[in-house]
Amino acid sequence: MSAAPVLVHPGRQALADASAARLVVALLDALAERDRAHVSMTGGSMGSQIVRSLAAEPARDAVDWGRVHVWWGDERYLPAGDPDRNDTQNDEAGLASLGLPPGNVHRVPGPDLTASAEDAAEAYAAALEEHAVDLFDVMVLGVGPDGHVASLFPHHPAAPTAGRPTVAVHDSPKPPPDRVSLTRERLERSREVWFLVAGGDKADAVRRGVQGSSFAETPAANVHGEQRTLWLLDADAAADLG
Ligand SMILES: O=C(O)[C@H](O)[C@@H](O)[C@H](O)[C@H](O)COP(=O)(O)O
Repeated sequence: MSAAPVLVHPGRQALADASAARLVVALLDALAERDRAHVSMTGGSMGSQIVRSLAAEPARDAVDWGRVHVWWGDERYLPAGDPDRNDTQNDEAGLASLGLPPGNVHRVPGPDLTASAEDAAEAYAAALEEHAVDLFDVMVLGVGPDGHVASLFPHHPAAPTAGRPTVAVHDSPKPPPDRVSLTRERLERSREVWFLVAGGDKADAVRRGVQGSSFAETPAANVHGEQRTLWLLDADAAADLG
């Protein structure tokens, strides 16, 4: 597999704005070929930053949002509307302003709707099945300073889970402790994987991700799109790439 392209942007805002514009074009291209497009969003600071930029992107109105389905690569196992949920943070960043039909926004159920994170993982897997999501068109992922993506953390017992699309994660090193994540194989069932990374605290994880590292050590180094994988960075996150 050829090395993933690395695109460095001058700063966090430029990264978010350019990535939002890139996402608009990716969705337009997907909808030109298929009746629906599926995008998986992420939590964390960049996950909300790209949504803010998307909401402000003039070209967003060219997208038929009624044919776009939004998912998340992971979710914190918290009640609907909890401020620490990824979908809540994305909502507050402007997701609701895009005009997505509520039925196109696929939220991982929390403890208010399920008995356990395991049940929530099963429900999310069932939703993927019900909507016949073979490939995500774009899988947007943040990367942690330790090299985690979604809620797949280095050396965590849940990270290598295989043979299923979702997994419950407990004792997460990044709070909150209980989460639901797409598994590595489900993350890779994507035409394109985009790593959206800003900040010098990520520079070492980005170096390992781009230059290679074991999955156990650096999950981000081992998640690839079927057609393309992009590292979308600000200058600080790219600082260790030489
Ligand atoms: O639930 C989460 O915490 C996120 O999905 C997580 O995978 C996030 O994307 C990374 O930790 C990067 O987060 P930052 O961009 O805030 O560093």
